[in-house]
Amino acid sequence: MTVTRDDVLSALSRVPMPGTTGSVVDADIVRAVAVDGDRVRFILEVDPAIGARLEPTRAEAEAAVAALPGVAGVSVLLTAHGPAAKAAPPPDLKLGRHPTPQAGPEPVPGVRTIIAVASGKGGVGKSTLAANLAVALARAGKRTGLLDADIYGPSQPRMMGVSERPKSPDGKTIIPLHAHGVTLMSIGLMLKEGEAVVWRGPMLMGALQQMMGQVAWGELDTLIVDLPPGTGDVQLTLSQRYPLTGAVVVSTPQDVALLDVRKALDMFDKLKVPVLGMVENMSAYICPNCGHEAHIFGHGGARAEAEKIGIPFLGEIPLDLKVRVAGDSGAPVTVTHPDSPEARAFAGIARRLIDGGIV
Ligand SMILES: Nc1ncnc2c1ncn2[C@@H]1O[C@H](COP(=O)(O)OP(=O)(O)OP(=O)(O)O)[C@@H](O)[C@H]1O
Repeated sequence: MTVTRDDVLSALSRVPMPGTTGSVVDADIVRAVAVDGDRVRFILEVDPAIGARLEPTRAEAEAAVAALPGVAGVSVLLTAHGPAAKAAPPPDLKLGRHPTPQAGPEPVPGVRTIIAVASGKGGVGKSTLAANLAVALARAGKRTGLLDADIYGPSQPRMMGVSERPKSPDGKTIIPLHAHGVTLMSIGLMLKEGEAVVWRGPMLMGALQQMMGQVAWGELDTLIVDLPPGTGDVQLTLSQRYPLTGAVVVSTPQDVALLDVRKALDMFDKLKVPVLGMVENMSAYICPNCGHEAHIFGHGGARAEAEKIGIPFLGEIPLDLKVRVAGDSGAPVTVTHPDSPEARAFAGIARRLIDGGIV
């Protein structure tokens, strides 16, 4: 018999949440449920103040799922998230409307800084960086939001392990989701499949405006925005309509990726958005068997490029299977392997932004 995600949630809906009259599912602490054949993995995300006391609940949840027919192994991770952000007062919802006129950059209520994560081309790890950076900042005590504005390929729901459509009780305010200590919203969660692909400039701008202004972000030290790759309408709208603190640009070391990065840097320069720094992703690969370090996409290209144009180099992230597997399973590597070299590299980038007084 094959076990499903619904079977797992149904078993967990019988595990009581201490201090409440409901279950761990009612308490909304179950994250990143992944079923891989007869193996099940999920995360219980709890308030750090009560984290240690919930070990018996973790064990109970593990036993409840292990007892399901067709389950041979269960792995449950108990993680603590940072303080929850306070909800902002409701401001107006129907996604994909035409943008309302706006004189100049408009602050997002409650949001102190906005950092865009950008790349010259697709597939270089922009969403991976955005997710891990958001989690690393939250773990460093910063109230952090993550907006997935990659309208043509939203990947944050998968990477952060959320799939439910955010609620809008009054049809105006959108209530964001929470995962791994981060307040989260993705345009992908609000759309029917294939809807965004027919959108053009004005509709895109309207949707982005709603994501920024109608989501009850709460009080945030920083909002990380995962942009679509390249230099298009979303980048333009975001830079012109919102007071961006700056952009972090990610690239692989390959020349072709770096060529595209120059276009992105040039765009931010024209839009007068400060580039906070560059990150080199998929920098080196350490063979898990022999420890040999290989540079599959080359090495050092992004650092050299950053030095050449005089922008900070924020760090390099190794190429490692854990990063991909974690991203696909709904819990970034910063959560699943916090002590790994990859998680430490993401934490280092977060630290540089904090120490640099940016966040
Ligand atoms: N350092 C890494 N090690 C291993 N795999 C990685 C690493 N960084 C990213 N990946 C994987 O590479 C793929 C592309 O990454 P990601 O989706 O973050 O890129 P992107 O630039 O946001 O792409 P898109 O253009 O689709 O938005 C994903 O499967 C991701 O898990």
